[in-house]
Amino acid sequence: MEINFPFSTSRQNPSLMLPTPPTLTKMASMAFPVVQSPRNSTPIFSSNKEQTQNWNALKFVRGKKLLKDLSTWGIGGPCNYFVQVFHQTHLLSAIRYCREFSIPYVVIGKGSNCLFDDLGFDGCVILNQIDFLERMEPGVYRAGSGFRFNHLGSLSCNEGFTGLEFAAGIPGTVGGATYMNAGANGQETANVIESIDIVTTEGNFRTLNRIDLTFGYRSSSFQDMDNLAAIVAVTFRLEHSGSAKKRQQELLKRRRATQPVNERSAGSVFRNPVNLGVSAAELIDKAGLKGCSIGGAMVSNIHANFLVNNGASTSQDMLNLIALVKDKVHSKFGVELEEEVLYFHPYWNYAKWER
Ligand SMILES: NC(=O)C1=CN([C@@H]2O[C@H](COP(=O)(O)OP(=O)(O)OC[C@H]3O[C@@H](n4cnc5c(N)ncnc54)[C@H](OP(=O)(O)O)[C@@H]3O)[C@@H](O)[C@H]2O)C=CC1
Ligand SMILES: C=C(O[C@H]1[C@H](O)[C@@H](CO)O[C@H](OP(=O)(O)OP(=O)(O)OC[C@H]2O[C@@H](n3ccc(=O)[nH]c3=O)[C@H](O)[C@@H]2O)[C@@H]1NC(C)=O)C(=O)O
Repeated sequence: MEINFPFSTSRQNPSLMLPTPPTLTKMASMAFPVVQSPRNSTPIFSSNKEQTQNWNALKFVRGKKLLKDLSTWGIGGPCNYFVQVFHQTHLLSAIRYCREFSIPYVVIGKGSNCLFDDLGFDGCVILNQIDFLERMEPGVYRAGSGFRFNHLGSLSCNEGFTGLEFAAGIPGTVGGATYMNAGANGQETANVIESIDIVTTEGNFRTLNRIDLTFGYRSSSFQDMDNLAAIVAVTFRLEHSGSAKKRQQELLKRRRATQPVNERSAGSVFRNPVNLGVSAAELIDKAGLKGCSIGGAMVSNIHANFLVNNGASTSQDMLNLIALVKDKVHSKFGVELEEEVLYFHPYWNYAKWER
């Protein structure tokens, strides 16, 4: 299939665009690329041999960890630095290390909303494994941001509390779900949050009350917070309910029937258009794009807003398919779809991308 790129291709040779020494250390993911990642390029970092650097009880793996193993899409080359954190003090140390050595970094959970590039990532990927759970009082849970959101949803329903039924089947972490304000079936993460503990880029811990934060459809104050390093824990307050478990099982059944849960995806790729009364999936479906593929990337036959990796998709295949879907939907319906997933450019070190 011949594809026309709607975006410029100025960054053809990655070796010419290694970053200037970074001045900022928090690497923001971008809403979507205006560049094409170079074709047929080899990854930035050799992954032939493992090198590690130890720092304050943390082990940084150099050039070895493949991002495809850290994302549900299963796409992405090696990252320059990789470190796992199991406690908030580890997270703080990892951030201090990155700041000390001017290394751009990102904090990720289950990588269920991320598109990484085959070229890799010229920075540090901090994998959040802070997965404690505290029961503060009946129905009040304080979860580490690396705790599985799915698991929190099912255990709270099993214990007779309502509010997180929708979380069953969502493959992210508590931190990712809070940052994105994950939602489904009329429920949203923000509705049941009481407070959130964060660490700032200056290295301070802070507790923020829900009332002081703004959440919207797939958006949160955190997406615009300049000094957010990471969310470390979230406290949820849920109500008693005798029917939460039953409701959750129904939702899970519906999800399994309507979404390609056994394929490699990043959930919905596009946000639903606001105030149009039509979903992104419906537009893509009506544009006749189900089953349309580029390389190893395909529009799911089960749910049109899921673009699946058949096992051989490159990041460029996926970027091309995203561009194609946007283009076709725009020419047929005049609607500009907006990506929900986040793309990580291998080299860019910038503050914020306009969403
Ligand atoms: N409704 C559904 O069926 C589905 C929903 N999803 C959504 O995607 C979310 C992604 O979760 P997850 O896989 O864990 O996240 P990811 O690992 O995909 O990370 C996505 C982004 O979230 C931000 N983030 C993640 N963890 C933290 C944290 N502890 N503190 C601050 N920012 C954080 C980061 O932004 P930055 O780059 O700025 O650091 C990161 O780039 C899900 O919880 C859900 O909202 C995904 C699939 C299906
Ligand atoms: C998967 C995600 O979240 C999902 C969440 O799981 C589901 C369930 O509530 O509701 C949203 O999907 P959605 O808006 O596509 O909901 P669905 O109920 O599946 O479909 C909406 C409408 O589109 C139609 N539809 C759906 C799929 C399809 O291939 N074709 C089609 O026409 C359906 O018939 C329905 O009338 C969330 N997506 C967004 C972008 O808001 C995610 O965020 O990653």
